Amino acid sequence: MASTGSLSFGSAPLILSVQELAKEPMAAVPQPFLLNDQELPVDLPKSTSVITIPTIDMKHLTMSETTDFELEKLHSTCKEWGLFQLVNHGVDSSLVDKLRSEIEEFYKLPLEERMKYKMRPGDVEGYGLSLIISGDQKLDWGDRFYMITNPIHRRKPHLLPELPPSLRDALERYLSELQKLAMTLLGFMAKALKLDDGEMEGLVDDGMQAVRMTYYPPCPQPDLVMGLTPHSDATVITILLQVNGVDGLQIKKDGFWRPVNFLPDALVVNVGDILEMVSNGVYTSIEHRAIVNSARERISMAMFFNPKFSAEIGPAVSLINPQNPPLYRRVGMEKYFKDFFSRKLDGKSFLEHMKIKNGEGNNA
Ligand SMILES: O=C(O)CCC(=O)C(=O)O
Ligand SMILES: [Fe+2]
Repeated sequence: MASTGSLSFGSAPLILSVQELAKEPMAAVPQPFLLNDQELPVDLPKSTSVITIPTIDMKHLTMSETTDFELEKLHSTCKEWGLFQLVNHGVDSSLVDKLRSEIEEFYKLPLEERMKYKMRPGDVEGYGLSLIISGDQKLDWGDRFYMITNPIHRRKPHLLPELPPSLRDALERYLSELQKLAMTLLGFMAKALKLDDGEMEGLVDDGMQAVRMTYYPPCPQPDLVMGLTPHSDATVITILLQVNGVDGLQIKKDGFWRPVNFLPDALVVNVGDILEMVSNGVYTSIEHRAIVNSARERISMAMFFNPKFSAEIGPAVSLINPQNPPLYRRVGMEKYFKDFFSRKLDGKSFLEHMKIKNGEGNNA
């Protein structure tokens, strides 16, 4: 195993890890990462104006005196933004600190150690840089580590169970805390959307849960690359932890890319495509991307909450009536998930593909 991030493979270098690549002296970013002009992460003048991302306070949601006000705020935020900073979320701060340092330690392990978890051919889970699905897709400037964590029987034996024990323990505890938090939040969203009792729970209870850690090394030419290609998440909700306090997440709001400056102890929650579909378009999934910088590495950890693999996803039955016909097709979760991963990340194009077109039957 080479100690650097690249191995020669015929005449083309096979890049194993951007983290390792970025350690090598480099005057210019290698070609596979260089974006075309129209994809460059340049900020249009208007996009640099600071905007305040809405904050939702979990304490206010749960206290009887403030619950109505905060629920209305949650509802309007999910409609207009599809993303918010969640404060007073109740996740034990010593656990979060422990997890942060365990993740940072993971990225200090030698490449050989990290490569034990490498993405295997044909698999979307595991560690490595972004897969090229189509020839024209550029490589993102970051290493990802994606794995399904629930249901337990879908866990790959060489991934979570084989993590360094202290990281695995912290992650397991965090996963179960976040599962509870996500279910509570989704309960409030279901109430705000006026879904029938139990409808949301039936969809997401013991659902598919997955995690993606991403390591974005510093980049000598950050304006020529993308850390993570623009996309919306194929989830019900995603809860994002910014592991080492370095910003880089941006959202597309009203047509412009805007930075998300994380509040120190907040978790960022975003509405995913499945929730947009379940809410029949009342809530919007937010298009987002990650940019990189030349000074510091950035680490993030996204947790994805989804329906069970056996569920059928589509607009909530209790929302649909002749005045409010379904806007999205229904599809089995397993198929939806497979189809999502067989396409390249491309903004909200996958959700577009799920929309019922004019003249199409509801069950098309
Ligand atoms: O790194 C980030 O801030 C964003 C991560 C993300 O969007 C994802 O993993 O889906
Ligand atoms: Fe995302």
